[in-house]
Formats: sequence, structure tokens, C-alpha cells
Amino acid sequence: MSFFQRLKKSVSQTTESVTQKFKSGLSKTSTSLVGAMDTVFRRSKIDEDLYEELEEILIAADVGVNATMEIVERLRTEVKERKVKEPEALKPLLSEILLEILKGEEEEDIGMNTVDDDLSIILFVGVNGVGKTTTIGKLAHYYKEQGKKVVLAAGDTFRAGAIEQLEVWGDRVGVDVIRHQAGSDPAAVIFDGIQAARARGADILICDTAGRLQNKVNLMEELKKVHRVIGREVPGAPHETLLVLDATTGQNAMKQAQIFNEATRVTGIVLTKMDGTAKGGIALAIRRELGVPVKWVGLGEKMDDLQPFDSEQFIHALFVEEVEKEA
Ligand SMILES: Nc1nc2c(ncn2[C@@H]2O[C@H](COP(=O)(O)OP(=O)(O)OP(=O)(O)O)[C@@H](O)[C@H]2O)c(=O)[nH]1
Repeated sequence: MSFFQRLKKSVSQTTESVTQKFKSGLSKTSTSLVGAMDTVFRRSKIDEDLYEELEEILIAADVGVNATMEIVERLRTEVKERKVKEPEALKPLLSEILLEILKGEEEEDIGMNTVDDDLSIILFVGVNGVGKTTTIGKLAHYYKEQGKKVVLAAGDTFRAGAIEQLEVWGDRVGVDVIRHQAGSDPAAVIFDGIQAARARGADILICDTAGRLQNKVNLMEELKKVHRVIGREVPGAPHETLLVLDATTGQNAMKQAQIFNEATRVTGIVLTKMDGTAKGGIALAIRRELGVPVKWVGLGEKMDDLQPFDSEQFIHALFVEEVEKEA
């Protein structure tokens, strides 16, 4: 069975609607990245020019310099080892390498680290405007659909609008939001959130925080305090610290990731607005450069457009035309 056939079989094990969401959410990246690669694969032979052109295409899709170098190096090795002569045969080879990079070293670490028999706490970090509030709302919806009781804590007290926005999502999804006034101590809101979640028998508490990057020391201090309070109240928590990044901001998102990763222990990335960019290659750069797994992707504005990240669905969506041709 060829690589594309195996990929098709593998993605068919999840529901069709998930495959559709990945396909439509990644269609811009697929058109631009895989579309551009077509000219490479139509070259008459595999030579230096081909590798260089491929490098340029990957970098233009925000795959990042290091990831691009690794991909092309691995491709060269495979071409030698398997004695590949036809440029056309590079397609499945390349997609297989992309999949390996996306999966990273530890395949199992992309699931959410929540507990079944106690309160799980998920902390959200990220700068304003990346889709943090929207993502919290969508995640609350996701867990509610699974029959979990969810409470939200409005820990972004820096901006009055953020608290109200979270309340709107709370109403929309039908979950309680614990809030204080704007300007109050985020750790105090989250402390109250934990008490309320416990009193109401909640399974999941999702905490928002402010994302002030301008002052790294403040950001670190605030996150440290929040961590301390959460860890003291619920041993082992927060179970996840998710950093929200806007995929459309490319290398700027990488920079934010580095700063937040230094300020706190980020356990997973949420890449939002994938549907709005042709540069979805950022997912590869993040996996390769930060070593932090992408756990969720935002593939649209609807409530169920936030999907658990699935590297096979991702590669399938990018190369879907090739997959269909072969199957
Ligand atoms: N197309 C698309 N839009 C998204 C996605 N995620 C979020 N958005 C939109 O991005 C915009 C910003 O989202 P917010 O949730 O307000 O961003 P935020 O990070 O909370 O911003 P602040 O409230 O300023 O902190 C909204 O219009 C969302 O609908 C996504 O996956 N796809």
C-alpha cells in the first residue's frame, strides 16, 4: 500500500465531518503550498535547482528555516537510499517527511492531559487579538458536548472588554463564568474560580489570563502567581497551559511562543485562524523549533471549528488532491 493510500485509510477512521473541516480549513495552505510544489515535481530531473526551489516554497509557507533545512536534508537522504529518479515520486516521500516532523518525537503527547476523577484546570495564555477568548468558548463547548461540567474564570482583568467577552461566550455555550471587576488580581479571580468549580462539582475549569508582552517581568510574575495559587489549591494543576497563537501572524507567532515559553511552562499550542492563511506551514515550524505540541487548531469561526490537532488529517488535507488521485 502506498503512503497516500495508508494516509487515506488512516484518516477515514475519524468521522467524515472532521476530515471535511481540516480540508476546508487548510484549503488556502494546500492551494498555495502544494500548488507551488507542482512546478517542482514537474521538473525533468531531481537536481540542485529542484531542491532549492523546494526550499523557497517551504520558507514562503512559514515552515521556518530550520524545519525547511531538515525536510530537504531528509528528502535528499531518502532519494539516495531509495534510488528515486523521478521528481513525481518525491510527493509521497515529502509528505511522509512532513508528517514525521509534525508528529515529533513523542506521538502520544498531543492529547489533553485532563484527569477523570477530579477537577482539571486548563490555563490559557497569549496576547490580545489572537483568538484566545473565542478559543476558550469553543473549548468549553467541546467539553460540554462530551458531557463535562465546565466553569470559566475571567482572569484577563487587564482589559474590561475581555471579561464581558468571556461572559458572552459563557452565555452562548451555557457555562458559568466567575469574574471580578476589571483591574483586580487575576490570581484572586482564578482562586474564586477554583472554589466555585469545586462547589458546583465541575470537571473542567478554564482560566483566561491577560497577555501583556510589553513587560516580560510583569507577565512572568503574574503567571507565576497564578500557577502558585492553582498548584496549591489543586495538586498537579494546571493540567495544561495552552498558548494561543494566530497562524496568520507567521514568524511573529514564533516570537510570541518563545517569550511565553520562557515566562511559563507551555504544555500545548492552539493555532487559530488556520482557515485565514496560506501559511499553515507554521505548524511545522512550531513543532520543530519549540518542541511544544500543537494540541488544537482553529479551522473557522463556528463553535465546532476548534479541532484537536491531528497530524495525519493535516497532511491529508494538504495533499488531498494527490491522495484522491491515487486512491
Ligand atoms: N476565521 C477564524 N477566525 C477566528 C478563529 N479563532 C478566532 N477567530 C476570530 O478572531 C477574532 C479575535 O478573537 P478573540 O477571541 O476576540 O481574540 P482574543 O485573543 O480573545 O482577543 P482579546 O479579547 O483582545 O484578548 C474574532 O473575530 C474571532 O472570531 C479561527 O480559528 N478562524
